Amino acid sequence: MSIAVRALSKRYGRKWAVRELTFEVQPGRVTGFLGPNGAGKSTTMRAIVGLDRPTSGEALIGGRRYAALPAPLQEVGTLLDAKAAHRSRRAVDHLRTVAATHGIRRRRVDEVIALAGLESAATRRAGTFSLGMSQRLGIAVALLGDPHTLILDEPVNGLDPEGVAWMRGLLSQLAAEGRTVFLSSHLLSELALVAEHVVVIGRGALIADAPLAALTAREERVRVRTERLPELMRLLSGPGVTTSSGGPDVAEVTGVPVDQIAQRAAAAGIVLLELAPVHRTLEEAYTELTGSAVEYRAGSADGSAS
Ligand SMILES: Nc1ncnc2c1ncn2[C@@H]1O[C@H](COP(=O)(O)OP(=O)(O)OP(=O)(O)O)[C@@H](O)[C@H]1O
Repeated sequence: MSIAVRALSKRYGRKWAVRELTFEVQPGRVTGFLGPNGAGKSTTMRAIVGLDRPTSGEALIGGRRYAALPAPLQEVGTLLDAKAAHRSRRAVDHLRTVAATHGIRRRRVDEVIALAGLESAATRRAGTFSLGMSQRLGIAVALLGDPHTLILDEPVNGLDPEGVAWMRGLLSQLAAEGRTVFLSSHLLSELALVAEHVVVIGRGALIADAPLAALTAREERVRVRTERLPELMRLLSGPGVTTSSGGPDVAEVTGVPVDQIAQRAAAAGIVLLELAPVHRTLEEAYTELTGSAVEYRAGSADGSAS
């Protein structure tokens, strides 16, 4: 089921947190939700799950408002606040309570404990959990109803490297099963490993809604390495071609497609030790996209924005 955000606006006092935001999140893939601090990501996610009432516009899941879903936990799993569990309650009891109040069979609790890798911590009180373990408990709650849609706000926050890798595997698996997986994250290199599609917002407005591959693609730039670099550069030079040297035997070339470089080198008997298109990283694409939409920038020592 898809999530549809349509002309969503949310105002707090005089401040628009989100303004006329429209996008859709499709099932069967992981969609990343990005934006600078204060861009409106949490507000949007809260509106989708009915925790915030839009000032105007709407957010629908499978064509319905969250509040209108007959069994919301069985349809939408959410992780919006990792520390939401009652501090004095044992993790397993927290899960059992949520299950019991939502008509979820008790056996499912053991399943999600295993899915979230919480076996050894299940009988500990949630208040003693590290942030990473709280995230795992939050994921366990989100998965309790075996929902077709997952909405996760910064799920990777606080996880150790093993936990991050585990989360990546879990999210990919959930998407591969045909579920809708929508998550926000500031960890761009991590997100780039798991998200197939990316929605970027800034100052409450849509900046990009595109496949990750489209965001990171750029004018073809090719990295070459050869012991006969000057000769190859002479061969490739021409109008519209730029080269930049990255060392005595390495250069990046734009303006000549990869296969042509290979053919011309072969024709001249030049052995290529490396030949690869260079993509930009999600971080580079993001910085370019959001450059003017950053609301809270690190200031200089005198307090003025840099
Ligand atoms: N309950 C609230 N009352 C007043 N203003 C709010 C409230 N919630 C959010 N805002 C404001 O709305 C804007 C968007 O906030 P939001 O938390 O949605 O951004 P975000 O993209 O999730 O940020 P971050 O990356 O820092 O979590 C911010 O300017 C924030 O200060």
